[in-house]
Amino acid sequence: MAPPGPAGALPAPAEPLSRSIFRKFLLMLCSLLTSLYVFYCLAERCQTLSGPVVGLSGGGEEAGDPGRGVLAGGPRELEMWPAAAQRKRLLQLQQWRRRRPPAPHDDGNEAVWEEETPGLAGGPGGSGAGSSVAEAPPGTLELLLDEGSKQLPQAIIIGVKKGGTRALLEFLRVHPDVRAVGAEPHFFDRSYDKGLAWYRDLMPRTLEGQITMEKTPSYFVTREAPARISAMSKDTKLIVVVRDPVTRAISDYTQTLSKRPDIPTFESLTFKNRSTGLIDTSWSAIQIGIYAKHLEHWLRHFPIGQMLFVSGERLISDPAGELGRVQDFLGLKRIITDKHFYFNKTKGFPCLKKAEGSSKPHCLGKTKGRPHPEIDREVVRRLREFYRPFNLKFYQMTGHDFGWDG
Ligand SMILES: Nc1ncnc2c1ncn2[C@@H]1O[C@H](COP(=O)(O)OS(=O)(=O)O)[C@@H](OP(=O)(O)O)[C@H]1O
Repeated sequence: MAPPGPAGALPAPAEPLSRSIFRKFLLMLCSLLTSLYVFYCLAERCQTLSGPVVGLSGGGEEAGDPGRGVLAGGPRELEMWPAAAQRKRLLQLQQWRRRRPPAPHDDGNEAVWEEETPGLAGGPGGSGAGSSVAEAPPGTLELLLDEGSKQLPQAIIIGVKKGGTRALLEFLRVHPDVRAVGAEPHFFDRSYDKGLAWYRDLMPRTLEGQITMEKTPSYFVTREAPARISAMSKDTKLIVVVRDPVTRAISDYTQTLSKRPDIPTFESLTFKNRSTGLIDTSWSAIQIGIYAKHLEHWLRHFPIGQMLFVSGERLISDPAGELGRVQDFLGLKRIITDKHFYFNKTKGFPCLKKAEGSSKPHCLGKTKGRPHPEIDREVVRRLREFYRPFNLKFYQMTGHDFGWDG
């Protein structure tokens, strides 16, 4: 018989031993399943790392072609990947979690968010690959992800506007040892008064051995930029993507036209006085292309060996070749090769088989590679004549004939 309970209370029913054991078992099973789920999520994410595409045939395939399934990371790919790439992926995820609004001065033509969201579902412009970090139990990943620190850039793509700077940065970001801010910070031209701490805070976190980069094409034509960058670090490596100044001017004009369709024609803006053929060098579209003049300012603060001039034309015709030069210049292992690119016939440009942090093919956005309006041939001829001496001087200064006057 059970002992009597307190006065007025009903006797507590004794819990059978088997039920209590069953409960404990259920609890343990639940926590085991939760842990397994967390590890599964982590492992799956690691498999969607970006990186060299292995075992793929040549280019020429359209984005989203059937057969491109091989691009999704598999065990073989994981084997090929250095630990740095996996850690880079973790840093990207962390960055994404802590993401802030884009830097105040992106030029409005850059698909900033798309580029900043590396293949994650739930983020604006995310590719939908993999599961969202937000789905992971809070705090679980924090320990793993809280790695790296923000550094001032060791290398900057300083120009030129419409040269192909976005393409170069996007291609470079594929490298596991490169981390770059997606938006254009415009620190050395428009936000210098905000201070270096503000600038550094815009940067992504990096691990030891990784390079921090940014691109702001207007630096090349900003008088104060060379001294300011040198004051930050005189060892900063500078990359300039240059393009035939005539095509560059037309590209620049095309961009403005897309925003303000009522502007005068290219032909009328080109000349101060069309009948005398006097070129209006105060028009920025013309002025930016006088590369030799701008370069003079940089050479007062940096040795030529600390600058790399990338051909905008070759970046399109042979992206891997130009990327080889850039990787050498940055002291990086040549990881980005022709295996990373394919020519997208629809886009008419080389695209990445896999963008940074994604397993999907990636072309630049609609604002890159726009069709240009037809320009009067006589005006183009006059412009070529105008630029020729400056181009020759530029070839001399850089020791490189870019072939615009051939
Ligand atoms: N792979 C690839 N895909 C698309 N576009 C490419 C590529 N490589 C170089 N380019 C050329 O880049 C030009 C735009 O240059 P920028 O990125 O420097 O422009 S910006 O200054 O940042 O606005 C852009 O100029 P437009 O053709 O006039 O649009 C392109 O010709």
